[in-house]
Amino acid sequence: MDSSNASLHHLSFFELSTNFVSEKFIWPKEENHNANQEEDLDEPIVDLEGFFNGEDDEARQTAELVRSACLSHGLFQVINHGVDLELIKLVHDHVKHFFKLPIHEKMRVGRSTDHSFWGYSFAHADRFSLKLPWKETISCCFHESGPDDPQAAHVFFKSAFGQEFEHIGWIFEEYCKAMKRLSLGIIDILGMSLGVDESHLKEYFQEGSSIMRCNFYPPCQEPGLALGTGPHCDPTALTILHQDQVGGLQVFADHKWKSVRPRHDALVVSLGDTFALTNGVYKSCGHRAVVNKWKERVSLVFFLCPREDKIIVPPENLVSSEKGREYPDFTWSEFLGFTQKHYRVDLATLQNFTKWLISHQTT
Ligand SMILES: C=C1C[C@]23C[C@H]1CC[C@H]2[C@]1(C)CCC[C@@](C)(C(=O)O)[C@H]1[C@@H]3C(=O)O
Ligand SMILES: O=C(O)CCC(=O)C(=O)O
Ligand SMILES: [Fe+2]
Repeated sequence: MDSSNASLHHLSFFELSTNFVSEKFIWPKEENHNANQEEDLDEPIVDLEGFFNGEDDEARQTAELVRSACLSHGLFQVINHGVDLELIKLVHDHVKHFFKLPIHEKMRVGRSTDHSFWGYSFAHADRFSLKLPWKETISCCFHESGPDDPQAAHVFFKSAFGQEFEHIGWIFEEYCKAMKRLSLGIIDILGMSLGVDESHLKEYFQEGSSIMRCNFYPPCQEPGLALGTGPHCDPTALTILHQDQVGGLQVFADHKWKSVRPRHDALVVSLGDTFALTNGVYKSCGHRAVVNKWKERVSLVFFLCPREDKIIVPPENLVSSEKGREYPDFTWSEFLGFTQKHYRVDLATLQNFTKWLISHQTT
């Protein structure tokens, strides 16, 4: 990282660590209004036990609950998901240890240029100059790989932070494997809920790299001015998030921001833009993360991505003759590149991407 970026990081770090909220961290009222919204999203928790036990009636009821949430705001919480709660706690503990390191230690792995999702970021101060998110992040890519894959998380952590950090990488890999397994189960449920042949959806996700992102939100003196993560829809396909008990995730539902109540045993599932696979039948989830004055907050976010080169085409039964296709053909590789090179992700990324794509398509 060049010195100007490093000094910017240090400056931003100073502001973030002393809770001084400079104008760089202030969000316009229309994006952070009701940041201290108390109203909770009042939704049934989806219990996956019956589905995983192969009980058909339970599976159908589960698919119905999921359908209702996806037609409305694109988010639901699941319990009995099969991910070891001790593993989730272990990841939280190691992530918290990492973020407590001195800034110069963490900055040893600033965002790399060739792997845009590798590495540590401070408030994205290296990418944006305004509306900086009040958070630090560490991210890495995940794909089922062999033990010595150079892109494996344990290799990344060891080479970036030294031998003593290799174990964090192994733990991230275990966590991501569990997340990938759960994601594919949820894709099956989504297929059932849409009346779509599950193999059509699954073939997008069986291979392909996913993204693991850990967010650390320090306390903030002015939680009504700053935002941990601004309003957005994840451009990826499916997101599985575990938040600690502090609370801060909000979803845009029934035309207002509602808090997603934390449950230590639940995982939050939300649809992303690339689930455009449903041709607009299901909603890409609008959400944001607010901060508070008193407690730091951590969220672990697994983003399921389709195979990069596979053209995103909705199943025929979701393309009606009168409505036709909602979106042009695109690949995840094109969409990802758009979010990293041309457009800052927000609530309208997909709409802007399709306009950009059409205007850049050679006839
Ligand atoms: C493809 C991606 C871009 C982001 C990481 C993944 C999925 C979520 C995106 C993001 C988290 C949405 C909010 C804004 C963002 C800039 C961030 O706060 O990190 C987004 C990520 C990114 O562009 O790095
Ligand atoms: O931290 C949260 O609760 C939300 C984070 C988020 O939306 C993201 O990282 O995409
Ligand atoms: Fe998100």
